[in-house]
Amino acid sequence: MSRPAGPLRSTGPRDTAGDGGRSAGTAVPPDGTAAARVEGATKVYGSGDAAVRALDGVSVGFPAGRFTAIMGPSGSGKSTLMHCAAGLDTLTSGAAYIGGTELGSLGDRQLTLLRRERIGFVFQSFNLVPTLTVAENITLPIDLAGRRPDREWVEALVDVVGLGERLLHRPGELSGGQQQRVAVARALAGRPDVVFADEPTGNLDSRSGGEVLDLLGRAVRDMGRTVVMVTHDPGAAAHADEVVFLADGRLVDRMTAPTAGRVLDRMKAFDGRRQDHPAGPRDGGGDRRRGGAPA
Ligand SMILES: Nc1ncnc2c1ncn2[C@@H]1O[C@H](COP(=O)(O)OP(=O)(O)OP(=O)(O)O)[C@@H](O)[C@H]1O
Repeated sequence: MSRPAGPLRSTGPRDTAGDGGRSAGTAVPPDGTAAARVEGATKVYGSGDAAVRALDGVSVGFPAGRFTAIMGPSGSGKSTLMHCAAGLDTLTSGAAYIGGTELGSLGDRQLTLLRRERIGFVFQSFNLVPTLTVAENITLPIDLAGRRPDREWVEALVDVVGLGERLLHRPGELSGGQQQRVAVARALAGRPDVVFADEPTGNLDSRSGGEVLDLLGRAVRDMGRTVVMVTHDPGAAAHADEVVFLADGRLVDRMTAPTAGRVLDRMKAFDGRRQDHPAGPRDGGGDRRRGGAPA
């Protein structure tokens, strides 16, 4: 992975890291590299009266080898940020980078290759291929890229996700939690620069969700991977090294070494603010959500 061009700046969120403001305003440590980042990211859906400013000048980096959670009220732009940072959607203005590669500079084919080779995805709905076995699902991105799987790495992954006995099963024969563990193994199989997870525990009970979060945490701490996760759940966010908070399409806060209690308290502050401004400041209150879970 190449290093980013320079130090990353946020749009000036408050610092709740409890580090005396040392890190306030910077999205990565001074000596850190960002596996992914956006600079001045703005995304407007629609036009004229129907325009929705889903992201409004967000600058944030997701440091390599760290687990970052993105939180914020419903409609605050979390999924849009993740999708634009991961090259699944394009920004209206600003720039998104994976390592040193600016996504806006890539053509469709190059972008597809970059997503395939350098990014892993975990979605709320697992998105496994039902006709393939667990083993085939795990190596699918590597096979699509025409690469040879690193057997040792894949075996280590299978071991970590605890599905060694199930390798020849189809997704339909697994529980939701097991399917999501397969999805995590698939996301990590090609040793991507960064894994983006969008509400990975949204469809799971708390025990299965906890197992998936432990797995994502181990991928970072034991395997040196980078994970960026969108979540509504303060308990899930507490598994991360850092939480970045969005509100109304802006980066408003960040918190290192989060606990569920501190994250919950921070989210409650958004609820209070909502009651003051129930219609929302950006789009006249029209709710054009894409079907994410309720906050
Ligand atoms: N395809 C779209 N067309 C129009 N507006 C959209 C579209 N996708 C998202 N939006 C709007 O952009 C804003 C941000 O949406 P986004 O889904 O990124 O928020 P979120 O924080 O992930 O929400 P949730 O937590 O409810 O999933 C919302 O006002 C939403 O209605």
